[in-house]
Amino acid sequence: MWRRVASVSHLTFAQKSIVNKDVCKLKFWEAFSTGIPRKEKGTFQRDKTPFITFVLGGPGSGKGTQCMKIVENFGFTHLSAGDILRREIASNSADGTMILDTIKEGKIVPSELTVKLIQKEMESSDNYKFLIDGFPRSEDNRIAFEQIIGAEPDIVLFFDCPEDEMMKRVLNRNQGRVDDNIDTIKKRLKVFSALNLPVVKYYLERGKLYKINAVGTVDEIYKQVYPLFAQFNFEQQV
Ligand SMILES: Nc1ncnc2c1ncn2[C@@H]1O[C@H](COP(=O)(O)OP(=O)(O)OP(=O)(O)O)[C@@H](O)[C@H]1O
Ligand SMILES: Nc1ccn([C@@H]2O[C@H](COP(=O)(O)O)[C@@H](O)[C@H]2O)c(=O)n1
Ligand SMILES: [Mg+2]
Repeated sequence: MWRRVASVSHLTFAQKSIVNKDVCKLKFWEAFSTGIPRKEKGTFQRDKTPFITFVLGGPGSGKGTQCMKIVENFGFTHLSAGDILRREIASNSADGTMILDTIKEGKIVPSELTVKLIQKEMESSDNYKFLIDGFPRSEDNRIAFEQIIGAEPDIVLFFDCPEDEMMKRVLNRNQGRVDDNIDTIKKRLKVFSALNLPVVKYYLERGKLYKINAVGTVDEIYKQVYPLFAQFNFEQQV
């Protein structure tokens, strides 16, 4: 049965104090660059500090589905760590086989690899608003992101969903994923409980976490999500 980590059970909305977060106008990549080659001016207007949202939740909790709606309304770039890793497998890269075997086992790919793939996507984007979906999956992921990219998330969403509902959704997903089978889902749920929940607790304690009840229709769930982004007055998408 999916276990709620005790300190997670009373998860509450993050302090309103982050609502008026002053996003400093630092040239983000200059401030945090680890010698990453900067794109020439004009190919990407990095005059805005990236706004980073981590999207957490178990397998089938609805992260990707909700991210698509946030993209529609607020113009974020959706970076699904799982999709990025699946693209790496499809590219027949040197790491592809290892990644495939790891995903089949429901385990976590070495953090440095995942973070560098995410970094490449961020670097090649002309956006400053990022939804990083299914990341961080572990403390190791979180630390690697901070060390390699030198940034922390502005807000963290946590889609809280009971195990039986997640199981049902994943088994009905029919996207041909190698990890959408009963054996792998059980392993992924164990990994979620053991490794992902400590990350949820970490951001809760730092007042960055928004817990969303992920049971109900897609729209009912999105009704909880929309105001979390509307509060920042991002330019609304027409
Ligand atoms: N509120 C909902 N009610 C019922 N089904 C849903 C809901 N939200 C998403 N689904 C469906 O559940 C499945 C899993 O959703 P989604 O892929 O968004 O989850 P996820 O958290 O990204 O999962 P994973 O971590 O495995 O990628 C999809 O088939 C999706 O259409
Ligand atoms: N940070 C991450 C994210 C994902 N993985 C691996 O990919 C699988 C699928 O992820 P989804 O978010 O698409 O469900 C996941 O079960 C992991 O095996 C990872 O290693 N690190
Ligand atoms: Mg997903």
